[in-house]
Amino acid sequence: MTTLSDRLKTAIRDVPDFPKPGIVFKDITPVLHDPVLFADVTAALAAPWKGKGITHVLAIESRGFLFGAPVAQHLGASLVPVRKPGKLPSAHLTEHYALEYGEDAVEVHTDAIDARSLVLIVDDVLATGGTAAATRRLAHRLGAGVAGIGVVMDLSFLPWRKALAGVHVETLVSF
Ligand SMILES: O=P(O)(O)OC[C@H]1O[C@H](OP(=O)(O)OP(=O)(O)O)[C@H](O)[C@@H]1O
Ligand SMILES: Nc1ncnc2[nH]cnc12
Repeated sequence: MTTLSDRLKTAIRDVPDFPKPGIVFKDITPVLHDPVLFADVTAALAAPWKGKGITHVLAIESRGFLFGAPVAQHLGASLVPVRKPGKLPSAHLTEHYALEYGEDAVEVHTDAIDARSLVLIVDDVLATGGTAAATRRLAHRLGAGVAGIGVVMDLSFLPWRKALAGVHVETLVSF
């Protein structure tokens, strides 16, 4: 039987030297192009968190939006966009981090979550884990609980496990 992990391994394509020389970029756009696979992926991302009291899905700009929005709908949870700097119009917090190919920051509106919230962080990929760890810090600074992190894929040769030690991480396929 073909597993979801096998289907993802077939669909996700390697793009060498993007966005910088030496980086092998894992391109998820073929997953989005296949409506059945896309639906199966979002259902599988949501499944481990059903009945766990998730109140908010924190979806990380920009590829995380594509998966986080349907996951929030599956869970009946609020959708909270975690944005790159300078995009949020209201009062917000900022956390900086290092990426596989640079540096960046994430921001969240201060009124999006609070101490009554139990959040799930959703993104497409864990590489260094820097983006997800920074998002977790944003949630904690606003007093929210973080149930865990759900991603489509993880790059097991990069140090995301160290960055997210002790965090409940669910991933659909490992490379
Ligand atoms: O585990 P990390 O090393 O933090 O890397 C993972 C992050 O990198 C990519 O985002 P990117 O900043 O390239 O933005 P994009 O989603 O807009 O393409 C990806 O979508 C994750 O958010
Ligand atoms: N190698 C990679 N492919 C796709 N997205 C990424 N985000 C960080 N590293 C990545």
